[in-house]
Amino acid sequence: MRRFLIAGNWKMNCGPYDAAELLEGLKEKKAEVDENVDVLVCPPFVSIGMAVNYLHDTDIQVGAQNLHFEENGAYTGEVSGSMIAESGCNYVIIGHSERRQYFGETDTTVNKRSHKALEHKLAPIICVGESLDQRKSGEHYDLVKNQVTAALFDISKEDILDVVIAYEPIWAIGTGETASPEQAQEMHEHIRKVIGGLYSEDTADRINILYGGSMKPANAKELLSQPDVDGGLIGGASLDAESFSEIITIAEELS
Ligand SMILES: O=C(CO)COP(=O)(O)O
Repeated sequence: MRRFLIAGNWKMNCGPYDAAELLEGLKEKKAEVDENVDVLVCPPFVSIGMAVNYLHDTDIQVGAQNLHFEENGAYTGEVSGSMIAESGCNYVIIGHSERRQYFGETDTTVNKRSHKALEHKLAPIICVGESLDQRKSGEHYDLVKNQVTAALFDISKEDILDVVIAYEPIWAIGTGETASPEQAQEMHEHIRKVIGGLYSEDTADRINILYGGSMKPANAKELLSQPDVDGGLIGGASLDAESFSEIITIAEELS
């Protein structure tokens, strides 16, 4: 019932020139994607236009990495949901741990941004995950439950179907460390149960839960083979057309 979603989070990499090169490579390798797999790249704002233009004749979609929760106005430096939607995006990453860590993102602002994304028909990819200390002290399940619950506050039973959750253990982001397939599966199952409790089991079964944290061609098959892992939110490996395409191919083969 669920389709794999393979999403590249470029983070603060690739202005328009570098984006063009990366997209060219990606287009050469993967302009067409199996119908059971969705593929998405999330460039920085300044490269979104370039990506939308380059990819309009491919199966690859484009998303943003953040949005502001106000509609418009005097918010210097911010970008609104309507601007992102108008630029041709259909997804937006919300609450990435780097935003929580460096830019004061809280569970409350994650919730506000998610509402705004849904209002503009942008599917929010809501990121949750624990630090190494939180895992070591055994609080990771409660922490992630609280993050998911707060992020989804007041989101209707219709809108929830457009939400994507990304489980990104902070200790595995950009470190080369990966959660084992078992660790990923346990947490994804936990997240699905939390959503089941908030909505219904049927709804939880329909929500995509992505894994993020050093996913690469070498570990993608094992991770994506877990029953509750519905795709990946990929950082480093999405900056290399070859690696990103390989992960897409792995998802195609598994679907
Ligand atoms: O943060 C991530 C994706 O959002 C993961 O990044 P890496 O794949 O570089 O570990």
